[in-house]
Amino acid sequence: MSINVRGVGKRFGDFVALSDIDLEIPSGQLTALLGPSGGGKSTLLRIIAGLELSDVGTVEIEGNDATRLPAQKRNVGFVFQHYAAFRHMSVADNVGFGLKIRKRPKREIAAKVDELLSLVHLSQFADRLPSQLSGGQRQRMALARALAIEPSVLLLDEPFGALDAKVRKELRAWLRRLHDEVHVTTVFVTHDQEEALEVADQIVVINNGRIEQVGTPDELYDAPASEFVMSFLGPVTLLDGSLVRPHDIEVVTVPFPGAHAGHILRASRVGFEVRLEIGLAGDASSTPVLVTLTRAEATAKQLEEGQSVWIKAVAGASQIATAADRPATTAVPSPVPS
Ligand SMILES: Nc1ncnc2c1ncn2[C@@H]1O[C@H](COP(=O)(O)OP(=O)(O)OP(=O)(O)O)[C@@H](O)[C@H]1O
Repeated sequence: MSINVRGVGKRFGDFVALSDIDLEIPSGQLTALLGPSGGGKSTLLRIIAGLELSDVGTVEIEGNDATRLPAQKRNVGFVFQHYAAFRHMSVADNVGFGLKIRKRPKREIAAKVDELLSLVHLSQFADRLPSQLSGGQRQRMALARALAIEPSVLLLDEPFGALDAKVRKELRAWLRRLHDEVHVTTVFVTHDQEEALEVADQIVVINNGRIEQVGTPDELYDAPASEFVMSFLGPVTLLDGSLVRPHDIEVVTVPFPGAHAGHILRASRVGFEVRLEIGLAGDASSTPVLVTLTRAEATAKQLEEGQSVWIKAVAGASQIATAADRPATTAVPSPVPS
């Protein structure tokens, strides 16, 4: 294990930001800390980095007790959402800064900076100032700078959070490729479930200062341990007292065994998807069941608003029985990331 967090707790005054955190972060993997705003992700990352001290518990990095070690002695690289570059220094000097203050020979620094700029595809911008880079390029420069000291652990706090959706997507794919090349143990904070599902080897879901679940993207998606995890990782709807994913519900236009009768209240097209809201027969007061299918499926079945349909969760769908005091059929929206 590269990072071992045991029994970590942190309060800010009366507020419990983290409690009872036990976590093992494997070497060489890309681990996402995922959860809603205020859940404690950044606090945990900062405790691993040594930028914050825990009240209780221990942090081990590469087998060494780092609990009381100052940040600069932990051999970690750190990148924040808003990267503070040295504005008067060139991109190359920014990347080499960590090596310069460690008094490494000039030739070694120059070679390392060249190698890193090529790794993050910024070689042609070596002599520019950070203000002459785009937001995405600046974050890549920040990553190169963090990697320059050859950290044993790379910690990223919403590294692409301030960028627009398209650039975020590109950088996400790029981060995955970069990680596959350098294999440095990386922990990154995100509140975006798609980002975590797409990029991470392991996801740690954090909510209200506690770990809800740890697993691979598939494990979390297919076997969520709680209603919270299931609804945080993607849209859900209630059917038969269980949370189900809207794409795991089958819709047909003739009755079939075990299916609920209803009718299509609303059909909306969103990109390649068609989203249906289905009102169940004899249950006019309840919230509609949400169902998503591809446009091709909806067209083939000639599904239209007002039509009678029968619905049932497909075999093998992940489902979580909900608390009995909930109404039988409720559409539960996915939490909106902050
Ligand atoms: N220095 C501090 N003083 C007081 N409260 C703090 C401090 N740092 C964090 N908190 C509180 O601790 C809680 C957890 O904060 P943290 O930044 O770890 O959450 P997060 O999951 O990273 O959320 P976000 O995605 O919004 O950054 C929040 O309620 C925050 O207000």
